[in-house]
Amino acid sequence: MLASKVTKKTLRWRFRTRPLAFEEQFDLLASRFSSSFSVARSFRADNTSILINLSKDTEGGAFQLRRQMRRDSSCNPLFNQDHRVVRTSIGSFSLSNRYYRSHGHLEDIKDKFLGSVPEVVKIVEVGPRDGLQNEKTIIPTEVKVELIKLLVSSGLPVVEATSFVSPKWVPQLADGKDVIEAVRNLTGVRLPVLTPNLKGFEAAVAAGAKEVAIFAAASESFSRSNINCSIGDSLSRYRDVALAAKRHSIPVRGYVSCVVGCPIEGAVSPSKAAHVAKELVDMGCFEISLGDTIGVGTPGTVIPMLDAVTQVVPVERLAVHFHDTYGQALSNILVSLQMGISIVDSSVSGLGGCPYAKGASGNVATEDVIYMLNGLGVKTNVDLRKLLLAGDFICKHLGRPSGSKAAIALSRTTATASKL
Ligand SMILES: CC(C)(COP(=O)([O-])OP(=O)([O-])OC[C@H]1O[C@@H](n2cnc3c(N)ncnc32)[C@H](O)[C@@H]1OP(=O)([O-])[O-])[C@@H](O)C(=O)NCCC(=O)NCCSC(=O)C[C@@](C)(O)CC(=O)[O-]
Repeated sequence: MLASKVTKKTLRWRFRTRPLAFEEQFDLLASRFSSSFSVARSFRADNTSILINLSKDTEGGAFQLRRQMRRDSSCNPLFNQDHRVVRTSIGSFSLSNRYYRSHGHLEDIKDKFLGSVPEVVKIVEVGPRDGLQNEKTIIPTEVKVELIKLLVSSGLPVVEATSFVSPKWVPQLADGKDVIEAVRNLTGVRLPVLTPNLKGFEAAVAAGAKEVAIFAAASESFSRSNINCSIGDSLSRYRDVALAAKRHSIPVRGYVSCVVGCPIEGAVSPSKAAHVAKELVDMGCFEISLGDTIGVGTPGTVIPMLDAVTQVVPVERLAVHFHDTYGQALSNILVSLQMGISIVDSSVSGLGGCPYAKGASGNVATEDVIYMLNGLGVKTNVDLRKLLLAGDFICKHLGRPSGSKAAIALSRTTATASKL
């Protein structure tokens, strides 16, 4: 016979429907469980869930308690029972995309408060390139390849795979050829690579790249420190790349770095960003990504910059690329969406930083962007659960915690969920 002991559990209930008042919710839960457990305490977790502490004099320990809880929960239609547990090295967590979708209520008032936020946003994942390029320790090619495969399997439509730049300048991505050869046959995804000149373009095409990206800057000083030439010279180099790409029917994406601020020059005027963006479009880039390379932008500087750029480049061809140095990236993304942008660059686990922009932190974390977009009811086709696995994989390899707040929070939820 098993010895009697008191088992305590914390249970997180997520509401299936719009939340009831906290007191009503607590009363409902207390009545639901009172026949089997003593309800020790409960408290509000957020406006979609409630935490409830239960204790029970058990003979079978936690397992029996868990089964009892599941039985009790299964007959309550108020709560979301679509409970999936994902186990990773940073813990396990339970989530369903359903939890993060907006309720009909938001749909009704979205236009009024959010302006023209698009229904669908394309995420351009830059983790394997922008995210890893700054890592000091060389990451094995097979780890990069596995990361790309995990990202692709999460449903991301574009994963920037690597660069064909000088290995003296960016040693971490010296294996670009091997990476592309290993992933070039992946289907259902575009895998652009960075090419700074014709040499890089030719090497990329020879390795099997089917899309390239060229990268100019809105700041002279940054252009010189990043690619060792003036903005004007870089644009004429890129014209050669764009012409060669046209001959090979290879789409070219264009970046403009330092669209609001430069690590050397400080503030950058919107007209400079607009000028370079227009040059890149005129030479044939199908899409222009506007980079706040050092993450200094706020909605106060991003709005005028976008206003200037959208006057010369159609908004549907613009992407935003925010680093999160000052924690402004999500706000900047939200205002960009409100201004009609529907393409967002981000990096799994917030990896990254430009080796030629000292002090800049990583890109906005893809998990955080997806979490926000799910909350807004904006479609991305990205499965957050699978994305978390990709983030977990690379963080484990790098031996440090995720830079994504959503990923960390979801792994903590796990700590609670795993007690169930
Ligand atoms: C542009 C260069 C090459 C000029 O570098 P350079 O030294 O002026 O070029 P060079 O033509 O004198 O060549 C020097 C050496 O590099 C070689 N080389 C030349 N080109 C290539 C190539 N494509 N692939 C491989 N090797 C190359 C070339 O063959 C030569 O080799 P050596 O004769 O000394 O043995 C160099 O400055 C460079 O590679 N810069 C890349 C810097 C970089 O990748 N920065 C990070 C990406 S940008 C970024 O992160 C911002 C972004 C896009 O994310 C958006 C944002 O956040 O704002």
